[in-house]
Amino acid sequence: MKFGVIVFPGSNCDRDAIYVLRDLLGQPTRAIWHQEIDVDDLDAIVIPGGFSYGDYLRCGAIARFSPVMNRVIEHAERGKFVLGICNGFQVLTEAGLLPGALVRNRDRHFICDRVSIRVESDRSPWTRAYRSGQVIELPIAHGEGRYYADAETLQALEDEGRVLLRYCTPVGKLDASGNHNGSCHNIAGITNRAGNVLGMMPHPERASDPILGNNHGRALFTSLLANSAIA
Ligand SMILES: NC(=O)CC[C@H](N)C(=O)O
Repeated sequence: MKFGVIVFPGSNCDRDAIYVLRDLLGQPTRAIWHQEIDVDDLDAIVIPGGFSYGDYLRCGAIARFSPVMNRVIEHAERGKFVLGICNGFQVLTEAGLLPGALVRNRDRHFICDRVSIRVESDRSPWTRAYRSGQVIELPIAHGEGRYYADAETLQALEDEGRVLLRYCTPVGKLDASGNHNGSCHNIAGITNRAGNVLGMMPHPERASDPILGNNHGRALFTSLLANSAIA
């Protein structure tokens, strides 16, 4: 499967994503500078974490005007895969590929931690290598990670099974103590209606190499590779 990882001025997780995809999983992967517009050959585009344009205005608000973003939208409309991680999730909401917004964390602090995440369904191309209800541990590192959407949008996300990841306690309970940034409905990751676009605040690429002591994020990438094997 051919991957591209977008690089904006201020991205800082692009190399980690490339390392996982190319070096750990052996997939052809290239960095895409945000001014490039030739992405037709890619099967999957990753928008990585970081501080694009220094997080000025709002996280992701400037990056979404980069030339490559129109191509990312076209790529998504063709049903190809797009993964936004952390700042990438923020960019996807700013670009309108995913609903809602990521706003300042409930306690106003930047949070850098490892947290429990419940995988809500294994029936998505992103999570088929997990089990529904499985609790995993992933790193988070964000100042504006609190997912917000109006009641109607939240209802639609729930009704359509598009909430794929939620913050939870280590035993999988959805209470306030597990919801570190105060996200609506404990939301840590959602898909678009078609399911080919995923935005998530936790960092699976920082938890994919066993040498780091936790590789719970790796199955997200292997799930995706399984799709191409099935196809
Ligand atoms: N790790 C990240 O991608 C951080 C995203 C963004 N800069 C924030 O602080 O919310």
